Amino acid sequence: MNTIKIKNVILGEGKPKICVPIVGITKEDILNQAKALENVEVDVVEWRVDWFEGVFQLEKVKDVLVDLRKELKELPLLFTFRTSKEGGEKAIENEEYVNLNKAMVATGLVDLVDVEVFTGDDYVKEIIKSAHESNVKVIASNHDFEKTPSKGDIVCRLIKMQDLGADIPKIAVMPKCKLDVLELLEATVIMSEQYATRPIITMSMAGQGAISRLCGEVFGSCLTFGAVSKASAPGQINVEELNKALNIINKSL
Ligand SMILES: O=C1C[C@@](O)(C(=O)O)C[C@@H](O)[C@@H]1O
Repeated sequence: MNTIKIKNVILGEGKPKICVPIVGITKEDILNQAKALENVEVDVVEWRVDWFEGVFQLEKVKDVLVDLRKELKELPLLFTFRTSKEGGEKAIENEEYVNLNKAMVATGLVDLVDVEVFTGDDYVKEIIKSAHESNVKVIASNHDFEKTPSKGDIVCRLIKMQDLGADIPKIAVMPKCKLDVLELLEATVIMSEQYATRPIITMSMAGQGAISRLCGEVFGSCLTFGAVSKASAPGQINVEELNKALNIINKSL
């Protein structure tokens, strides 16, 4: 499997890397959450811009991005507008979603951008093209907060993301029972061993799915989301605890 290097972080080998989301509403909250990461073992930081009160004004988003970049120093930054359709804080028109993402990848201040794959193929391709022109890697994503699709369906969605040109396909699904968690893990093994030509990210959400946030190194997921100040999705584990569990599994392999 190919690995992906973002700043000093290599995705797709060894322990899954830890990504911490920043979910502040005001610029001050956002920068304070970034400052709180200074002594935390984190590999990637996600700015969940859908939480930001100024998200619909490009100048305000850029202004925060400039200071956030300074605060994070060498840490890779993932820029994510999670739409309300997929569990985020705000709705957005497709054209505006494309403009926002294209404008921010062009700043040179972000390392990765999240693109929801079901926005529509043409929109997705347009964002991926702009991102790649600015040397920004793309995580294509899909979130199902209602259920866990069948493993065949999960694998198909991940393949679609890869075929559209995303650098890292990602899916987050909600389990309704224990077997749903196994379904997600099996899909992860099938995708990573049989179809993926690049690292992937998968997770089963909520308490029942939390195990899937720990065992990526065994089943084939390269990154896991952990919480510091505030979780951005159900089931996220505190980063310190998460690190301990990832180390235990890494040592046993
Ligand atoms: O896509 C994801 C994964 C996530 O939903 C989770 O379940 O940890 C958290 C989001 O912030 C992130 O954008």
